[in-house]
Amino acid sequence: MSAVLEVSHLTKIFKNDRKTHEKSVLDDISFHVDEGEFVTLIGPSGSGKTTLFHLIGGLELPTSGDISIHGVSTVGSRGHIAYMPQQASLMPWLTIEANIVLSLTIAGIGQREARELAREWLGRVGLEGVADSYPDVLSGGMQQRVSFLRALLSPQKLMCLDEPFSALDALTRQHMQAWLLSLWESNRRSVLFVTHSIEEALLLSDRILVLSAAPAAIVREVRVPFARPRSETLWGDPAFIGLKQELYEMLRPASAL
Ligand SMILES: Nc1ncnc2c1ncn2[C@@H]1O[C@H](COP(=O)(O)OP(=O)(O)OP(=O)(O)O)[C@@H](O)[C@H]1O
Repeated sequence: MSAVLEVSHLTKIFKNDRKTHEKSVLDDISFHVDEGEFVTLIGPSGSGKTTLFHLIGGLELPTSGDISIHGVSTVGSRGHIAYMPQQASLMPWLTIEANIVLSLTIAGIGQREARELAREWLGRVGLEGVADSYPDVLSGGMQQRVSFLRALLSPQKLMCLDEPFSALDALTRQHMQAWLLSLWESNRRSVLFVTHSIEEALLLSDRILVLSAAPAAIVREVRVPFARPRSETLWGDPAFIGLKQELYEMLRPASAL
């Protein structure tokens, strides 16, 4: 399998304007995401996950290290990933369909193809009824479905999903996990996912990378052994419960031990 994303020895130190104070956030991070693989980063709050996404998305420069997508270094360069943020951030003045079309055309897809793709996929996921609605009439869960579709249909090979369900209530979150799981299992895009939820990571991922508190280092890689297609029934599986406990112990702050 070839790597879609390769992150090598990435370090990030933030300095204030006068360079009198520095904060080390990422410490020698190396990992890869293979073609069609679902990899999740999990770590304590403030461990640098969003910073890592900013570096991969080219919004920030690393202090040292390299990032390459399909073997080409993309450090400091934008437009190479499809990104789904914590909040759907849809344009309120555009219809749902126009929101999807806009992001696809920005990514280089022609207007007509973008419109066809948007219509087809809104239908496939049962959202055809809201194609001509504006985002404010949609629930949080529906907005996140649209946001996910926007990323899924973008032509970039790597999808980066930054805690996409964190703002949803528990029940909607579970529905969204099941929805994403079935959609992803039939489309197999390369995904780098960030979550605080151990269950979510175990349900969705092929591999989980556990980050330490800042400055973040990868302290453990867990291969998730469950066969696909998966479903929420996994939650009661003794192997699932065992792994969940193991991850919980790894993520427990030292002060709580
Ligand atoms: N531009 C910046 N200048 C200085 N420090 C920063 C900057 N951006 C982030 N940080 C610091 O880097 C650390 C990591 O932040 P980051 O948002 O990447 O963590 P996170 O793991 O995504 O957090 P959370 O899980 O709470 O969303 C924090 O201590 C934050 O204050």
